[in-house]
Amino acid sequence: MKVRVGFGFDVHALVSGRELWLGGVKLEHEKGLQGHSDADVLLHAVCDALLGAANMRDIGFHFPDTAGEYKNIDSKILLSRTIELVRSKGYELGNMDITVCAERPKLNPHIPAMKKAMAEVMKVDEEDISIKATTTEKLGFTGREEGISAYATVLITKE
Ligand SMILES: Nc1ccn([C@@H]2O[C@H](COP(=O)(O)O)[C@@H](O)[C@H]2O)c(=O)n1
Ligand SMILES: C[C@@]1(CO)OP(=O)(O)OP(=O)(O)OC[C@H]1O
Repeated sequence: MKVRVGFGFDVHALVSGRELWLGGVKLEHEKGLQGHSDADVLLHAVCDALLGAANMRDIGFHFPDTAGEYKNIDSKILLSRTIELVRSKGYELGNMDITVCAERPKLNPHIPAMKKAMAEVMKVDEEDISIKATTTEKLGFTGREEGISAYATVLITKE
């Protein structure tokens, strides 16, 4: 069996007047993430990790932020297209482990819904998706609530 690892990282700024989408789920919060798409930073880190594992460049290469077709797009669509790119090379998801850095909102109550949404989009087992949250103890841009960052590690496998 061939096994490959991939890593993804993304940051988006928190601003007023935008919805907050994380892990494919809309959260109630006074600010949202700025971006060309819905700015779901968690899903973007996962897309980059999947593409990196398959050696298929990155999210901006496949879905450029200069293209009108991606303006305000639901990042679940980008995730669905990304996993299909990975499958086109004969790979299947092994597992993924994600960490989101956010001072607020509290993410723990929403993690089961995020895992469910992502598992449905990727057509994988929820058990193969791990999502964790941490603050940065009020330090740095995440600590000042200027933005949210996400890190993702994935394994993909081929028989
Ligand atoms: N946005 C967040 C941040 C953290 N959590 C949960 O709280 C725990 C403690 O966070 P620390 O940054 O103080 O270590 C963390 O392990 C998460 O379980 C959260 O739900 N949402
Ligand atoms: C997703 C894309 C495309 O809409 O736009 P953004 O929402 O700005 O997100 P980013 O993480 O900068 O990644 C790549 C972009 O091409």
